Amino acid sequence: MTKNIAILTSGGDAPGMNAAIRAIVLAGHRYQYKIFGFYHGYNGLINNELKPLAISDVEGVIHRGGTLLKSARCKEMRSKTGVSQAVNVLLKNKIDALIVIGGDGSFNGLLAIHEQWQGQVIGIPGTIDNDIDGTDFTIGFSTAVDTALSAIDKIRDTADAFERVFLVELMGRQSGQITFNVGVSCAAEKVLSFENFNIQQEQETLEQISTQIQTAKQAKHSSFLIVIAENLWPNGSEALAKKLTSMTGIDCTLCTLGYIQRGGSPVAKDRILATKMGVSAIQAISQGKSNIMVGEQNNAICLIPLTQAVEHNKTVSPLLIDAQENILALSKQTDAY
Ligand SMILES: Nc1ncnc2c1ncn2[C@@H]1O[C@H](COP(=O)(O)OP(=O)(O)O)[C@@H](O)[C@H]1O
Ligand SMILES: O=P(O)(O)OC[C@H]1O[C@](O)(COP(=O)(O)O)[C@@H](O)[C@@H]1O
Repeated sequence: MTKNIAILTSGGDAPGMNAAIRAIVLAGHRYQYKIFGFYHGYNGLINNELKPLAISDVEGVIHRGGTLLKSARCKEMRSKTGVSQAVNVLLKNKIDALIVIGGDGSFNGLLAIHEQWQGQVIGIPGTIDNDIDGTDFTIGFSTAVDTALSAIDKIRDTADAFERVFLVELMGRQSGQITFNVGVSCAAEKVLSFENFNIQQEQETLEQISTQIQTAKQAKHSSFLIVIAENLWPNGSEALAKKLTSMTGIDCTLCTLGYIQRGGSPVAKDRILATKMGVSAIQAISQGKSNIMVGEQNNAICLIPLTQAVEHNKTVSPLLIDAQENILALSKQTDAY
């Protein structure tokens, strides 16, 4: 039986979203489904910005960052009226299934639609933050980590040359997945993230870092890199850089990597993940599944209830945190001979 399937991308764009759209379009056509795209996220759904997606529309997109369907954050979807408008557009266009590629906010929007609409709803996790439950990785995370790492490797060169202290702020909203993984990969002298910082210990943390910087300077370490999660330090990372500068008497410079982390060509890992998830979303639709997110755990695709995907129980690997805190951190490194 033919079906009308619509896709939209929503929230922060993530490298690999195009690869997912491509996989959905190719798999959908293979099943003889009609595939459509709503442009500009939920705004485009509410405003009926719908176009059919042909196979030619997804040629030459797999290596591109961003999203060919464009993305947006849409205030209206947070109200009942907005959700009803979205549902009316789906009914008017006789859409049978809606696939949303986005983060937890976008999945909450999809859950709201599901409450009012009989069609099939499928989520695909696309966010650089990797903060979605039920999947080991989200589309875009691996590229963002590699992008940040390659930028920090360059910062390390100049930091070494000038024997400087740098703080590098990374994205992730309220999750330390990017910060911890990048921090360990670039051998940061200090990783500061939600998983190892407690606001009650602000002063104690300041004193510790300040001592570590001064000790490292004395030991003639050539540079000192602190990797810090955005939204972590009270009054912002710049305030921390200033405090450390005044406490140590050494210039501590902040470099905020920002949106560079969201762009660029997806690495192979993200293209493959996106392709598997896109194809699996169409297969799930053909099996009549709904109200689920396509995830991947231990290299196997799994279908997770959407409500579970947005629970926020995902943690950074405890092994990684323990290794960073108790073995890799500069303050823990001791020569045995
Ligand atoms: N609780 C909610 N109910 C309905 N729609 C929501 C809800 N939360 C987010 N959305 C919709 O999803 C969009 C994307 O969510 P956001 O949190 O900004 O990004 P992400 O999906 O990447 O986490 C929002 O702009 C809004 O349109
Ligand atoms: O694009 P905006 O609105 O400035 O949002 C920035 C946020 O988007 C992200 O880049 C991606 O987050 P989402 O995928 O959840 O939207 C976060 O890391 C960051 O905090």
